[in-house]
This record gives sequence, C-alpha cells and structure tokens, in this order.
Amino acid sequence: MSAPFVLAVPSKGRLQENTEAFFARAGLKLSKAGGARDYRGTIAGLDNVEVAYLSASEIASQLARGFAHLGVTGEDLVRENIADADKRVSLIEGLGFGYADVVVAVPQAWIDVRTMADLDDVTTGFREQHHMRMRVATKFVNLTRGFFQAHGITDYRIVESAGATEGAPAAGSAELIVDITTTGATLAANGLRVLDDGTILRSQANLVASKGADWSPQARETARVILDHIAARARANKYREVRTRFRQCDAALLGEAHSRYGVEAPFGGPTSSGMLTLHCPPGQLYALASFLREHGAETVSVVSLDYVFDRENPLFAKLAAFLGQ
Ligand SMILES: Nc1ncnc2c1ncn2[C@@H]1O[C@H](COP(=O)(O)OP(=O)(O)OP(=O)(O)O)[C@@H](O)[C@H]1O
Ligand SMILES: O=P(O)(O)OC[C@H]1O[C@H](OP(=O)(O)OP(=O)(O)O)[C@H](O)[C@@H]1O
Ligand SMILES: [Mg+2]
Repeated sequence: MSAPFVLAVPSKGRLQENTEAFFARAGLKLSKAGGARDYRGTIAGLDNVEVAYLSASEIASQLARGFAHLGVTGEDLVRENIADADKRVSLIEGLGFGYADVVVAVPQAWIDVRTMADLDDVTTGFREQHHMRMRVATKFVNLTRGFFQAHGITDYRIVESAGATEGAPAAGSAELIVDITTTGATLAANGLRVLDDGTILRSQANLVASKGADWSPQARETARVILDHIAARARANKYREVRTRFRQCDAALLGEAHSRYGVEAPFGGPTSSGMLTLHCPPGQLYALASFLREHGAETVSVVSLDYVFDRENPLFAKLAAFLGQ
C-alpha cells in the first residue's frame, strides 16, 4: 500500500471543534479509532487518509516540511512559523472561524502614542533616556520584526513570551506587546490599547496545502475528493434553491433577476411548461419571490441546499495551480 495521505487538524480547543464541524458539514466525518486521547484518526469512506491531530502551530511546521498534505491552522501561525510561506504552502480557503487579529498594543496611559509613527518617536526618546531599547513582549517574533521594519522602527528589542503576554507591561518585563486578540477583553483587562494602525494581520483558520508533501497521483486524487466535498458545501451555503412555474418567464426576466438579485439558473431557463429552478443568495430571497410574483408566478418555494457539485472545483484548481503539473 502506498504512503497515506495526511490531513493535519488541531488537536484541542475551539479550533478542533470548529474543524470537525466544518468537515462534518462537508460530509467528511473525522473519527479517532482509539477515542479522545488518540492523536490519529480516519475519514469515514476515504481509504488511505491519515488524520493527524496536532497543535495548531505544529501543523504549520509539518506543512512547511511536507509531512502533511493538507492541514487546518491559523494564518497567523503560517506567517509566523514558515519562512517564505507563499512558496511552501498555499492558503486554499479561509474557513470562517478562528478569527484573531495580531496587534501592537501599548499601555492605555501612553496617551500621546496613537500610531506606529508615534511609537517610532518614543522608542528613540526611550533609548536616549534609559540607555536601553524599548522591549516588546511577543511570541510572534517574525511577524513583529517584519512589521516594525516596514514602519522603520529599529530602537526596540524583542522579549520572547511563552504565554500571558498581556501581563508583561504591568509585570515590568516589557514596555509593549504584540499578541492576538479576538474580543479585546484581555487587552482591556490589562490596561492595553491597540495602536490605530497597529493591526499586523487579520487571521482566521485556513485550509492549507503543502508544496513539499509527496503529491503522488493517488494523493492528488484524494485531495480532489476532499476539496470536492468542501467546495460543494461552500457553494450550497451561498444559495437557497427557489422553484416556481409561470408562463411569462423568459430569458429577459431571468437576466433581470440575475443582475438585480445575483440569481443563478444552474439548469438553464424555464422548461416548456415554465418550470424554473433558481439559486438565490439568502439575503435576496424575499425580494426575488416578490419580483417573480409581480411577473406572474402564483407560488414560489424555497429550500436549503446540502451540496452543489459543479464540474469545476475552484479549490482543487487552486491546489493544482500551486503544485504545478
Ligand atoms: N481567542 C483566541 N485565542 C487563542 N487563539 C485563537 C483565538 N482565536 C483564534 N485563535 C487562533 O487559534 C490558533 C492557536 O490555537 P492554539 O492556541 O490551540 O494553538 P497553539 O498555539 O499551537 O497551542 P498552544 O497554545 O497550546 O501552544 C491561532 O491560529 C490563533 O489565531
Ligand atoms: O481578545 P480576547 O478575546 O480576550 O482573546 C485574546 C486572548 O485569548 C488567547 O488566550 P487563551 O486564553 O486562549 O490562551 P492561550 O494563549 O494559551 O491560547 C490569546 O492568547 C489572548 O490572550
Ligand atoms: Mg495558544
């Protein structure tokens, strides 16, 4: 049997729950044969796939090394942990969870420091006054260096933090921090404020592909099947199916529905008896139903879609383009 296809997913916390729910919605059920403490699993119905449960930061490293074909992890960890990330991995799709901003935050008491330019001014003054460089506590060492360099700030020093970074200024181990924030509650509780232009990255969980993995024809085929499920579910989520039947329906009316409401006609125009199936963005349903009735429809029904399989799969196309032929 050939080497397995490896899908790396987060092993704990919010990201694990959201990732499992995401794959389940796409019709891919992840399961751990050995129970919750088993860090290897399978996908029901897909042979030769090994699900590797790892910490989110470890997933970024494994993808960089080619030890996993696909993985789910935060963009922040990809950018922080992988040098030349865009050459070694491809962010196939944002998954709509695990949102977190990587930000530069300073003590609220620094009322004159609102922007990175202000920070540049005070770092220089600080060095002259204290004969040491201002300290930035963070675990995002690479993102911090890149961002500070882009803003021309050089008079600082990084203090690597393993956790509870927001506590560093109050504890006296750093003057400011770079860390992730979601609701802002932890920053506020520690008397810190984000600089106006201090957002380094808006991160979310992503489906990430590795360039260096063993992309045998069989591995590509497995990726195609997985991405096909995901794309079909994503397409289904974007629309509701609308059905109606009325004689006055013609191409001009469909054209108008398309331009006004973003409606698609996946199976073409009305049948000879006037039956029509449309896909409509959820926010436009009522407007579309009103429009159709104004033009002669007696009844308009709407149902949710589970999957919409298209011949073209934009996710696999992106992977194939990244991997080359
Ligand atoms: N409020 C949040 N706190 C922490 N991480 C979050 C939050 N919201 C989203 N994330 C994302 O979750 C990922 C980090 O997950 P997690 O803390 O489980 O991994 P880890 O850092 O590898 O593990 P550990 O913290 O045990 O070292 C990052 O991509 C981060 O952006
Ligand atoms: O802006 P907020 O909504 O307050 O969230 C941000 C905080 O949440 C995370 O910590 P978490 O408690 O998850 O622990 P961790 O650092 O070990 O991941 C993160 O490290 C921040 O400290
Ligand atoms: Mg963490």
